[in-house]
Amino acid sequence: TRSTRPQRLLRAVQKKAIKGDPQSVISTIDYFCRHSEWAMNVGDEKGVILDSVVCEVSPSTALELGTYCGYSTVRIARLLPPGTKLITLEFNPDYAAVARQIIEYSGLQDKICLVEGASGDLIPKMQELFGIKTFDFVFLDHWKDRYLPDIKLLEECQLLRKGSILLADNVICPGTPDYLEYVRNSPRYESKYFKSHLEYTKVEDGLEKSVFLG
Ligand SMILES: O=C(NC/C=C/[C@H]1O[C@@H](n2cnc(C(F)(F)F)c2)[C@H](O)[C@@H]1O)c1cc([N+](=O)[O-])cc(O)c1O
Ligand SMILES: [Mg+2]
Repeated sequence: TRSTRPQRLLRAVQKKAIKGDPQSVISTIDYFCRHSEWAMNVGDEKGVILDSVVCEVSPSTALELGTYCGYSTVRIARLLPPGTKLITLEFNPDYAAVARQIIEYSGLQDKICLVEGASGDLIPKMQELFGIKTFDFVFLDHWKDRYLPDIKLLEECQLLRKGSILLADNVICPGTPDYLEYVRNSPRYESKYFKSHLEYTKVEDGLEKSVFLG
């Protein structure tokens, strides 16, 4: 049977990227998605904004919702200080299998913990599974109708602290209207929109950065 898009993306990384070099893995995926097959990675333009927020926060604990092929996982992990871990959640086992190989190819496997399952099940287990008290940084890039329920769950599980930073992809395209309304109007968040474009296209999209105020 025909290979899947994530499998073709992995094959391009294994063929063209330099093993152990995260930047070359990132550049290879961006080239593949621009010139061969579009894929829903945060991409190079929004990726620069993601990089700047990660560097600014320099998190000790970080969570990513929505690994997919691991593109943003590698982008984030390559910037983390030594001794810090990025926990990334993925629901689809086939995507997780590809992501694990891309993460390993980049050489960043020691900074990343990929967990398979649903956010509704895994978020309440973060303390017991990883001894995490709170997250300094959360990147949301999974199903768009899960952004709002999942940050409410993070609040309920007391996994956010005063100053925790949430960064959400696709708040314009495909769009996360209920999430945006919440973080922009809740007294518990200070929110800011970073205008950009949908990965590999000229369509408007952007990232919303929200600080939890406690
Ligand atoms: O639909 C989009 N993204 C959905 C992304 C979904 C990804 O998040 C995973 N997930 C689901 N739950 C969890 C958790 F966390 F529970 F484990 C993880 C899914 O299995 C999938 O790999 C999208 C679409 C477009 N687009 O232009 O159509 C552009 C984009 O940048 C996008 O992110
Ligand atoms: Mg996205």
